[in-house]
Amino acid sequence: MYADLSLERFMEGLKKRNPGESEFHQAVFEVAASVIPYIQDNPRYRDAAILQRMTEPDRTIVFRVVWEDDDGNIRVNRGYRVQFNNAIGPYKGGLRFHPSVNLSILKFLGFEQTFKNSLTTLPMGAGKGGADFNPKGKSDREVMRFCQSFMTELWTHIGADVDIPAGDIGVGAREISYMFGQYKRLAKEFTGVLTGKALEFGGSLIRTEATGYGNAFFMQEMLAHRGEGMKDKTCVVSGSGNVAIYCAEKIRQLGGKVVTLSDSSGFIHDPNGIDESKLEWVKDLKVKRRGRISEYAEMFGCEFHEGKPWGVPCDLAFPCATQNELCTEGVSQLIANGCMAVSEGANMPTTVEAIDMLAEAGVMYGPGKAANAGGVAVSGLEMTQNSIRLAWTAEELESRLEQIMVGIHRQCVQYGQEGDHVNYVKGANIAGFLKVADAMLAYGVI
Ligand SMILES: NC(=O)C1=CN([C@@H]2O[C@H](COP(=O)(O)OP(=O)(O)OC[C@H]3O[C@@H](n4cnc5c(N)ncnc54)[C@H](O)[C@@H]3O)[C@@H](O)[C@H]2O)C=CC1
Ligand SMILES: O=C(O)CCC(=O)C(=O)O
Repeated sequence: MYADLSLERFMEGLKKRNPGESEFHQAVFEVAASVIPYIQDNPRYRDAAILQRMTEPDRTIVFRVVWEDDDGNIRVNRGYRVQFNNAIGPYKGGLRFHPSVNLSILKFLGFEQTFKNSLTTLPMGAGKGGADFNPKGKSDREVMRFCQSFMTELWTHIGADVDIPAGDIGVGAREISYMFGQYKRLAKEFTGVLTGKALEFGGSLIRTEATGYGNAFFMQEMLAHRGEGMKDKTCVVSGSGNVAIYCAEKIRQLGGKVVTLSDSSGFIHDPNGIDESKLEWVKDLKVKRRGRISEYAEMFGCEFHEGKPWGVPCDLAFPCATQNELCTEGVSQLIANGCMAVSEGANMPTTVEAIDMLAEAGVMYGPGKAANAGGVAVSGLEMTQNSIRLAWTAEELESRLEQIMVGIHRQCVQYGQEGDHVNYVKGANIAGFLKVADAMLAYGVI
């Protein structure tokens, strides 16, 4: 039935079934372009319609979230959980609170998570969720009321062996704590149902740092594969949230110099480098005071510009803010300035056309599903610690994280080697696909 599986026909069908979901189309296209040729060579996946099944979420839960703001107004938001695929473990993936959240964005994120979680080699399926709620400018009590209302609806759909949400954009330690407290109250149980918890109630050391650290480790592996290192490299990082901050921290520890950070209003350029004490100041600014990155320029006397940081000359680039933040214009600037490699801390930050340009120019490119998998990997280790009721040390966890990132790089090389260079997109997609696809084949037609 699927003998004529071609990329064009496959995408045509997908778009027809999921009209208007441009981010989801983009994420699937990027995977299908490398996986379909592999499936053609291995018809057992084609005949079992594995890719068709993998692009349809197991289920999607959509619900109303009502809460009261500090002025007594009744507010209504929309909450979601997309349980994408549990072939190799319980659904696992973050929650995003941002006004742009919709089904297309959550389906793209859930789909990417399927491959990412598989690459970690840990037993985790894939899910993603969130709400079109904007925590920016809200008081702690408003955020608490929102989180409690959100969890009141979500809690029956999740569980430590069913679906384990975590953080993403707009969901950090504060939000996870409010949601965990409400789950515990409703379910009358204390289990590892969320990851990213505080250390006092089942959280893991290194989880806060994991995505950013892992991204720097992945870049280090790409560089080492070419006989290069991070030392003295000038690095452009976008974002100034959880991923960006800890990516910058690890780059610095590995000997690189970070010269930018950004947020939705613009970027700071600090040619002297963002050292440890400046980074501690940024953590306080973003996590405690919840201020804007432009304040950095006032504090440390450097430049603030509107727009994106890709025009700042660099050796290495780390997009760590959000989807489609690195387009053809930004990539042209990176190439013109001699950038050697891009490693994605964010999910799908680079557009399809921009990825093609990087490949043509011979710039190494680590896609998010490989390069930012360190966060969910340490979430997996948090689940393990919750199950065995023990807590590992920071050294043990960071060493495990680094080994997982080395292993992901190795899988990319194994499936992505093309002549004398590595196609990391192809490598990550095929390696991530195989484990899930083989599990689905083993289960028969379900
Ligand atoms: N937190 C985690 O463990 C993981 C996060 N990611 C991805 O990393 C990226 C960043 O997430 P976090 O740092 O956790 O979130 P966060 O909420 O801590 O920070 C988000 C950052 O992105 C910036 N941003 C958001 N929307 C923007 C826009 N439209 N234009 C420019 N900047 C924008 C914000 O100003 C902020 O600096 C996202 O793509 C997320 O999906 C990926 C893997 C794991
Ligand atoms: O830690 C997790 O479960 C989720 C991390 C995440 O949302 C991601 O990898 O994009």
